[in-house]
Amino acid sequence: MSLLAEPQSSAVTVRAAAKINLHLGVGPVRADGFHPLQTIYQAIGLYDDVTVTDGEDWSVRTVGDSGIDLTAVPGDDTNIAVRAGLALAAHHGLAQTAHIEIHKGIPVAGGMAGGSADAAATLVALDRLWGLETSDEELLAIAATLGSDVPFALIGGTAIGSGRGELVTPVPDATELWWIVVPHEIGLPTPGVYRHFDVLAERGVVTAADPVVPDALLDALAAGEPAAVAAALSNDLAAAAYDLRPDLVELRARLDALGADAVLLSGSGPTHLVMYDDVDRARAGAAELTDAGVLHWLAPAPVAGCHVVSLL
Ligand SMILES: C[C@](O)(CO)[C@H](O)COP(=O)(O)OP(=O)(O)OC[C@H]1O[C@@H](n2ccc(N)nc2=O)[C@H](O)[C@@H]1O
Ligand SMILES: Nc1ncnc2c1ncn2[C@@H]1O[C@H](COP(=O)(O)OP(=O)(O)OP(=O)(O)O)[C@@H](O)[C@H]1O
Repeated sequence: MSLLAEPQSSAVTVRAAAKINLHLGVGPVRADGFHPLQTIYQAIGLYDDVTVTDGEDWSVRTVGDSGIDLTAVPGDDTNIAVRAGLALAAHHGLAQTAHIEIHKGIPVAGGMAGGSADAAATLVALDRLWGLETSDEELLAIAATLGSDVPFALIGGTAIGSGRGELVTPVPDATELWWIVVPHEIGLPTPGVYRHFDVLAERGVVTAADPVVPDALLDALAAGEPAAVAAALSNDLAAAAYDLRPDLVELRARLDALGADAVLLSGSGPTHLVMYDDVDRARAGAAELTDAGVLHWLAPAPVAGCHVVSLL
């Protein structure tokens, strides 16, 4: 039976952060087409805001910060935010629909889980709009059906991701890091990067061994030792992304020349991340990029997961 819930508010806005992978260990492709992961997620201070209001039907509209290319973001029911709304309604047997407004500050198809952030924010916002009080366990389970990165977008902070990335366990993180986020105007679709990882593994160019939890990185995070964090960063998808997009190697070399604590490719790319443990040095690095005309944002980490920022 389909029911209608009594709206508890007229508009709810939830903020969700971008994610980076401090470690991305990828194993051999599974029978279901996904890859087993051991990853360390960290939420960083670039945000999408999702506002939900009552609507006669499902609808979505997206606007973006300057520098965010919205061309690839669907304006129909294939938008992952609408899929999240449908999944929450179905979970509760509700016939409810809503209008979703997305304000994007997270680059699209940048390996920073922007779509996943929107899905997670929509779950939390609609739960509040409709007064459902869905448990955290249920929200995490619904999130996992929407995408491998969506559960982490709910919890934020710093966490181990295992399975295909959907099983999340928060870990202690005493670091206060600054990341310069350098997007690229041409996105890199995630499935293609995983497929190319398989090709390189078959050719013996990369090793697809069963991924392991990186103890050195976890110890460095817990102890708040940025130099040890920098030394332990790794991304098994980087070789595949750079092989697909040799132009990114050139950009990487320019970023290496900044002399930061570390440079890392974000997830499946093409976004790069430049790490600093000090905000003044980070600002100086960012100023160099401004002078060179390279688009970038500066973001602190770790930051919180989805949270309500406005309730009307
Ligand atoms: C690259 C990462 O962002 C790192 O956190 C994620 O692994 C990608 O997560 P995501 O975009 O939420 O991915 P999903 O929407 O679940 O899957 C998209 C596609 O990526 C590939 N995929 C994703 C996750 C995974 N562990 N193995 C995969 O092979 C599959 O081809 C899948 O069809
Ligand atoms: N709300 C949304 N925001 C952005 N992209 C969306 C959204 N809904 C669907 N999409 C589709 O998903 C694709 C991937 O978008 P997204 O910005 O999440 O990539 P990503 O950051 O590389 O993801 P990940 O890091 O999780 O692999 C887009 O190219 C777009 O076609």
